[in-house]
Amino acid sequence: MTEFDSVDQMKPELWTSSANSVIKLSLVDDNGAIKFSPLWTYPIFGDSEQIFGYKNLIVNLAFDSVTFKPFLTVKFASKLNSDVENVQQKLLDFLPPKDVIIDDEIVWVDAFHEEQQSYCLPAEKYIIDSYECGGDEFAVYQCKLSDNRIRTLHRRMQIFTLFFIESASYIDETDDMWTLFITFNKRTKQCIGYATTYKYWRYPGAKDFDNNTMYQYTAKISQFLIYPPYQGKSHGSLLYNSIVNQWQRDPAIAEIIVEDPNESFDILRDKNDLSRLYQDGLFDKIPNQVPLSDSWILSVKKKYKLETRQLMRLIEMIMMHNQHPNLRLQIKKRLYEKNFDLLADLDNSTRNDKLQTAFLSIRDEYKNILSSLPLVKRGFDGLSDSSIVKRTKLD
Ligand SMILES: CC(=O)SCCNC(=O)CCNC(=O)[C@H](O)C(C)(C)COP(=O)(O)OP(=O)(O)OC[C@H]1O[C@@H](n2cnc3c(N)ncnc32)[C@H](O)[C@@H]1OP(=O)(O)O
Repeated sequence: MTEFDSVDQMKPELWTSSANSVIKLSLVDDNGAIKFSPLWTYPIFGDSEQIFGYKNLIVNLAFDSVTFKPFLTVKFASKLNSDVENVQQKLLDFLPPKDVIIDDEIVWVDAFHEEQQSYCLPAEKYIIDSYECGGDEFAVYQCKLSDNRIRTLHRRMQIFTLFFIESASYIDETDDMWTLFITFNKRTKQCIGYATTYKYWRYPGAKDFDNNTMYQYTAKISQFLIYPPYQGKSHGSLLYNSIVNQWQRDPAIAEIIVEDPNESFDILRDKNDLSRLYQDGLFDKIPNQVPLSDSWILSVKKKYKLETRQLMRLIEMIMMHNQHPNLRLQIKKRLYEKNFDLLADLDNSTRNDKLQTAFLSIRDEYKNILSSLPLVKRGFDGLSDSSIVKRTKLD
C-alpha cells in the first residue's frame, strides 16, 4: 500500500458512491443500448442508497430487450478492503439464480441471440386488447405465472419494479391469485411494460352473501411499469384502460383498486378515468342538488367499480369542469366527514379556515389535472398521441 492509499483511506467520501448514480441499466436491441438510471436502490443497498468501499465504481446491468436475459459487470479502480459489501452478489440476490451472464459480453450476446431463435409471445387467446402506434402493432396479454415462459420473463424483469416503483417488493409467484397484464410489441416481441394484479375475495356481509350465487372479487393493480425507453407514448394509458375494461366486462369483479399509486400514476389514472366517464355520458348526469345523495354515489360506484376515494375525486373534477355551483359545498362536506374527529373540537372560525385552506388546495390540484387534459382539448378522444389506432376488442 502506498502512502497515498493510506491517506485516502481516511477520507470516506472517496470510497462512497451513490447507488442510484453508479448503477447503469440498459435495454439492448439491434440498434444498440438505451441506458438509464434507477430511481430507487434502497431495497438492494439499504436506506442511504449508498455503496461504501470502492473507488470509481461503475455497475452495468443490461438486459436484452426481448428475452430480458441479464448481463452484469461491476468495475472499480480500487477496493478499500476485502470486508466491504460484495456489490455483484447483492444484485445477483435479486436476479434469477444461474441466469445472469457476468462480465463476458460475447457469451451474453450469443446466449440471448440463441434464446431469441425460439422465443415466442403468449398464444393469441391471451390477448385482451391491441393497438397500432408509430407503425408497430402492440397487444396486451393477460398472463399467469404458472406459464413457464411468463415466469422466466417475470423473474428477469421484476428487479425493475424495485428500481422504479417506491416500496415495491417481489410478489409470491406461487400464489395463483396474481395475474400479469403485459404489453408486447408484436413485431419485435419486446416487452413494453406490465402490471401485476391481484384478486381478493369480497365478503359483502351475511345477507348479500346468502342471496348471491357468484363470488365477487376486488381486483387490485399492484405494480405498474412502462420501461423508460417506451414511456410518454401512451402505452401506460393503453395498458391501464385495457385492464380496467377487462375488469368492467368481468361480472365477478365488483371493485377496482390501486395499491399505493404514486403521483404519476394518479395523473394517468385520473385522466383515463375521466375520459371513460365522459365517453359514457356521466358528465351530463351529475345531479343538481348537493350534497350528492348516498344512493346516487353508490349506484355510480357500482356501475364503474370505482373505489370511493377515486370516485369522489372524479365526481368533484367533473363538477369543476361543469362549473357546478355547489362544488365548494360538496368538497367541504366530504372533507368534514373524513376529518370529523380532528375538526369537531375546533371553534367555528378555525374549522372554517382549515376547510377553506384544504378546499383551495384541492381545487388547484383539480385545475391542474383538468387543464392538462388532452381529452378536453381534443374532444375527449382519450389518447394523447394521434398516431395511435385502437383496434376492436378481441374477446
Ligand atoms: C400502482 C403503481 O405501481 S404506482 C407506480 C407507477 N409506476 C411508476 O412510477 C414506474 C415508472 N413510471 C412508469 O412506468 C410510467 O412513467 C407510468 C406508468 C407512470 C406512465 O406511463 P406512460 O406510458 O409514460 O404514460 P402515458 O404516456 O400513457 O401518459 C399518461 C398521462 O399521464 C401523465 N404522466 C405520466 N407520467 C407522468 C409524470 N411523471 N408526471 C406528470 N404526468 C405524467 C402524462 O401527462 C400523460 O398525459 P397526456 O396524455 O396528457 O400527455
